[in-house]
Amino acid sequence: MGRTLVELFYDVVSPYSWLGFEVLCRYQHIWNIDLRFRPAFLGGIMQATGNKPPAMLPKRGEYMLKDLERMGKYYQVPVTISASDFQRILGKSSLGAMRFITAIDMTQPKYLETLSREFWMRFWSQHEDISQMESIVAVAGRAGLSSEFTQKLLDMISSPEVKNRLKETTEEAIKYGAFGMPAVVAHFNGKPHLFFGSDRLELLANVIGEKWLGPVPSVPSSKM
Ligand SMILES: N[C@@H](CCC(=O)N[C@@H](CS)C(=O)NCC(=O)O)C(=O)O
Repeated sequence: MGRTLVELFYDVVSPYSWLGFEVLCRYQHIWNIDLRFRPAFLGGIMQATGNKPPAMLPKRGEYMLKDLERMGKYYQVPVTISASDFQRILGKSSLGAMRFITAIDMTQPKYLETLSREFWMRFWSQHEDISQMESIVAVAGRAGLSSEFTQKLLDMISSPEVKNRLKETTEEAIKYGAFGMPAVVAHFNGKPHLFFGSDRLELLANVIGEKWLGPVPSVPSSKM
């Protein structure tokens, strides 16, 4: 049987996207899948669908603090969160960061995984800004990009090519039915199947005929 294309639509402002991202990064070496990262803009999805960040409902916000802490431990992803984080997040835009990530996708996609992870690390583990230029430069440095290349990407983020690519990817996610993130689209049996949430990857496995080995699977020796 051929490999299943699995697309992950994500934004680094979304902590649940980080969880889904890390689990899929682990499973790409175990399942018969081709994993494709699709950096998109959560704000655009929210606006187009009329959705709102879940923590805007205070009781859900309270629950999410506990949920993320437990999920981070269980999924072995160093996400940490405090009540003041929600305020911090609601006031910040990830547009610059997502344009920067889009620019790397268009030029040197081999850095996409590391760069995205470093943005999550900074925002969701170290609780530092990712919207200012200096913050983006710091993240790029941690991902191993040279300062010349970082400058080239910074010059690109205001170009119509990068803006349009991010817009198109976001529209594609919406076309698949996304209303939040992570949005995972598996192309199976000639059709796209949308899964919402880092907690639906077990279900994804079932639908594409793969085995769910928990969020931290050990790689079978035959695949090493
Ligand atoms: N249960 C999901 C929750 C995912 C989630 O809440 N994602 C946020 C962004 S971090 C979102 O887009 N929510 C939209 C919604 O819940 O309608 C999971 O475990 O991943």
